[in-house]
Amino acid sequence: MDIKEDKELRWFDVEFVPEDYIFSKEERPQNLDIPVCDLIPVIDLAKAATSNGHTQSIEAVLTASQEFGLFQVINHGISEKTLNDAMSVVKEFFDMPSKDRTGIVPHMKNWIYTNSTDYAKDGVHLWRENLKHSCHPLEKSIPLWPHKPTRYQEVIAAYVVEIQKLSSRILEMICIGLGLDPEFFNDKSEVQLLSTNFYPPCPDPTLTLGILAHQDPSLITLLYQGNSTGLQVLKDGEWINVGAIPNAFVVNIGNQLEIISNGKLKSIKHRVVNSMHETRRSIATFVNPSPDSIIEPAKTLVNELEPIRYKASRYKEYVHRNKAFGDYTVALQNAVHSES
Ligand SMILES: O=C(O)CCC(=O)C(=O)O
Ligand SMILES: [Fe+2]
Repeated sequence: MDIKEDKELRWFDVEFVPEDYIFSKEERPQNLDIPVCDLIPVIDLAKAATSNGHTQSIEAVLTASQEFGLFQVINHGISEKTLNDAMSVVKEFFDMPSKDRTGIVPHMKNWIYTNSTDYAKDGVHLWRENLKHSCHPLEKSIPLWPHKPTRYQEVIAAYVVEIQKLSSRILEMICIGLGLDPEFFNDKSEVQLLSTNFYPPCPDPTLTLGILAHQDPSLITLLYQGNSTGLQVLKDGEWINVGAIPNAFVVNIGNQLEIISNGKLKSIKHRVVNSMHETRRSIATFVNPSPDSIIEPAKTLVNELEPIRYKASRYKEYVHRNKAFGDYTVALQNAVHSES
């Protein structure tokens, strides 16, 4: 390996996968030779804005959310510059020396950086690094985000403003498709959390995982993955690859929207597999119910033919009970409010 003397050696600078990164046979990918699934719907939001394409696009969003629990959107109105700036500042963050990434008191801050040091499951580590922070209310949150790289706050704030608009638009399409009031989520949802991931190349990706199989605890999640692959979804018992489409967003239906739709929309299991040569970086924004809202099937979607399938639960309690955003869920949820 050609490492300059002044370069910090990092946990992934290894020739073999250390034992505590190897998942059980049932969980590890084993076979990475799976084609990209070209059935996952790609919705053109420019068409959706036309009078002819509107109804058709809503139907496409609904069908995708029912069958796959996931779709991609293109021509969504967020500029390439905003996307590239966000991805490059994320790259800069994960490339900084470890003292800048970790800060001084990692668990008392309003942003949580995790190296691959936290155990993901049964003493096994994930092959990734992660940064999470709150985004709501935005103006109050921004000063609490990482101060390094120096343009982090400015660039990510611009990104989140755009995500707020895009997510409202997608939620509105879903509401219309479900026959709910288009403004159903207006005062009940927020772009609450941003979670960015760095998955370095791995000497043997058949043994490791970037993220374990999970469903998102959100209404929807908007995921920007640049041009990288690695995201897989479980469809009819088989893992399939989600393709990398330049400038697209992957939209995931979270389990809270599955509940509100009384099971009409599906929250799909997904995971991230590693690559031997490619680095993956992703930015996930979780659009969540407001913490105090009660999540239950929408009254208009429950009737004699469609009996109620889920119990009501306060979102905040669900999140805390399940540590829905990892070990530091409570710190993340309280970050902005404790400062006020
Ligand atoms: O990195 C990714 O693409 C996956 C992120 C993800 O699934 C999550 O943060 O919930
Ligand atoms: Fe996820």
